[in-house]
Amino acid sequence: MKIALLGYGKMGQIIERFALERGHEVVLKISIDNTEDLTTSNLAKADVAIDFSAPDAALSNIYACFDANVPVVVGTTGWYGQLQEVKNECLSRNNSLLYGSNFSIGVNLFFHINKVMAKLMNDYPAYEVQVEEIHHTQKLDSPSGTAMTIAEGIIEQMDRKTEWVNELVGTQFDDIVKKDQLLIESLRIENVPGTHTVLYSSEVDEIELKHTAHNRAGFALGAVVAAEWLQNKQGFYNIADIFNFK
Ligand SMILES: NC(=O)C1=CN([C@@H]2O[C@H](COP(=O)(O)OP(=O)(O)OC[C@H]3O[C@@H](n4cnc5c(N)ncnc54)[C@H](OP(=O)(O)O)[C@@H]3O)[C@@H](O)[C@H]2O)C=CC1
Ligand SMILES: O=C(O)C1=N[C@H](C(=O)O)C[C@H](O)C1
Repeated sequence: MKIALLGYGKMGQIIERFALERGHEVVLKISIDNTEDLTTSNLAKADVAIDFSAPDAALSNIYACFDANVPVVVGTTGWYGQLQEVKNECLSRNNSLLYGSNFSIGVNLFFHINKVMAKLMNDYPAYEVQVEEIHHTQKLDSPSGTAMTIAEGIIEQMDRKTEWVNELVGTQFDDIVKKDQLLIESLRIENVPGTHTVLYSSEVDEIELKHTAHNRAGFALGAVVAAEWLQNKQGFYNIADIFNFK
């Protein structure tokens, strides 16, 4: 498979390593220094593109892939406000896109367990719930995409929560979190690849669900596997479409 890497930073470089190990070829690498190489004709040389760039670059990269009719796997977070618009465009133009806030198997299992737990906790209002995410200090978006997926999983299952609010610790946060709101607390600490915790606490005890990424390898391998899966498909997909947890 010929792969175009849109974004060649921390993730792009590890993805390249896994892609080569799995017998693929990287035919295009785009970073901020060579965005002029992101042309339709260069993209069209690839069987699939993998975007791990930046929140403000994702949308134009996606549309460049649509123009070149190249399936695109999007790992970049921080653009989900435009998700519906991108979905409509993808489907109306018969393109292919798969996105995911987190491509690691561990986190996708965690997403599933999180929903099961929230469904159980729906019957136990004595427990208050909160989400915490910790990432490295270069991260541009907050909350993390993974924390948003976790929060949406809880809200889907739990009648007493209707929306999430985010506090980036160390910045001004004047909101009073209402009973029906789910707090996502974001912390930024040097060199942390990604830690997500769901905390249920009552007056008598606490239950914590926690996922800690030791490094970025799980995200990167998952992105290559997703690209292999998407290669000959048409449509708009999420990473959850690859897994079939019962
Ligand atoms: N879904 C998942 O499983 C995961 C998602 N992510 C997400 O992936 C994204 C990238 O993460 P990471 O690799 O750590 O970030 P980095 O900052 O290390 O790398 C980003 C890359 O994108 C490039 N870039 C920036 N702007 C543009 C642009 N306009 N066009 C093309 N390339 C551009 C940067 O170029 P330059 O090097 O020149 O600055 C760099 O090569 C983030 O949104 C992050 O949240 C991260 C890990 C896992
Ligand atoms: O920026 C990162 O590093 C990560 N971003 C993703 C997110 O926003 O959830 C996934 C992972 O946690 C690492």
